[in-house]
Amino acid sequence: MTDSETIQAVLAPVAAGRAAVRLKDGRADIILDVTGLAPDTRDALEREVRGAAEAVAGVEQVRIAQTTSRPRRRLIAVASGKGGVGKSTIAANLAVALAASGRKVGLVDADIYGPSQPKLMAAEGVKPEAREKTLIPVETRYGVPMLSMGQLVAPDQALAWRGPMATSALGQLVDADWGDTDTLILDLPPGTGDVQLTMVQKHKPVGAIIVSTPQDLALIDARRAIALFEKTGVPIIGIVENMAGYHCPECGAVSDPFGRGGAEAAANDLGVPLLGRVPLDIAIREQSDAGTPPAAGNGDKAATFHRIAGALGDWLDARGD
Ligand SMILES: Nc1ncnc2c1ncn2[C@@H]1O[C@H](COP(=O)(O)OP(=O)(O)OP(=O)(O)O)[C@@H](O)[C@H]1O
Repeated sequence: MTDSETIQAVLAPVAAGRAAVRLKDGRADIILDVTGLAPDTRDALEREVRGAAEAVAGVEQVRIAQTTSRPRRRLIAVASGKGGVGKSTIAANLAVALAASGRKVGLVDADIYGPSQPKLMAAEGVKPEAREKTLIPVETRYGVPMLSMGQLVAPDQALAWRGPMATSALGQLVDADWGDTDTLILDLPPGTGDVQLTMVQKHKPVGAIIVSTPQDLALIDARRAIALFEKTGVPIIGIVENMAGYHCPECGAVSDPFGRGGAEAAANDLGVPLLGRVPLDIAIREQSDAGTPPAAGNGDKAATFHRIAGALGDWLDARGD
């Protein structure tokens, strides 16, 4: 006599323990836990489970419901007090370096003023698909799935958005089907206005990285960015000083046209860690423009980003989740 336990035992090897079955009056009701599986894999698994269940003697009808338990996914904001300091470049390279260290990382480009992640990650022109209104992140060749505001709206459309509109658009990106991704690097729009504030309040990153250049002015802006996160109760993981020192491609020497030590001093003053310094290096711009993030390569530049990602990884580990 076929009962729930018999059919459960038949399905166990097929569904790798993901199926829970109840059999009553010839009808098998199956709950299939598809947490962490890609959409295609989910459907393939459902087909296999259905086939196996239908083959059991005494089963006349099979009903399958897919469920997912929502994994805890944390957001790390990458922010800057003003535009053009290399925030998107740092965000992309940190995501790539963190993924290379074995973490499940995704990239969310919330920069409505100049979404540049599709270009930086060599995914320009690729539109994300949706499944029952849930977006499916675009795979990139660097092991970091990505979604960008630039994939949702035409470039000139989002510019006039106020905070609430930008925040709800960001919701679509954050609540996408990220599978088993547990850490999302969030490239925020530059600046410290209403748009950034509402995004941070609504989506509550677990921590923030502030990108700044060595110039005093940028540091004043960086202070504003730090203040924004403090106001919203989001811990500052640290500052990344970008374009710190000029790396001469001809002679290899590093000089400091904007002076040295500004970020260290500011970080000390503010009591936040300096996570690292990235030199102004034409190769970083060229590789970024070409969609090959330096962190995906070898050598000095990759090592710089891997060190900063290591500091971020330590911070995440110290949080204990
Ligand atoms: N360390 C670096 N060395 C050389 N070029 C860099 C470096 N960091 C960034 N850049 C270049 O500077 C320009 C601005 O960088 P990016 O777009 O990352 O800045 P951003 O702060 O995200 O700007 P915005 O948010 O205003 O669009 C890009 O052309 C980028 O390739």
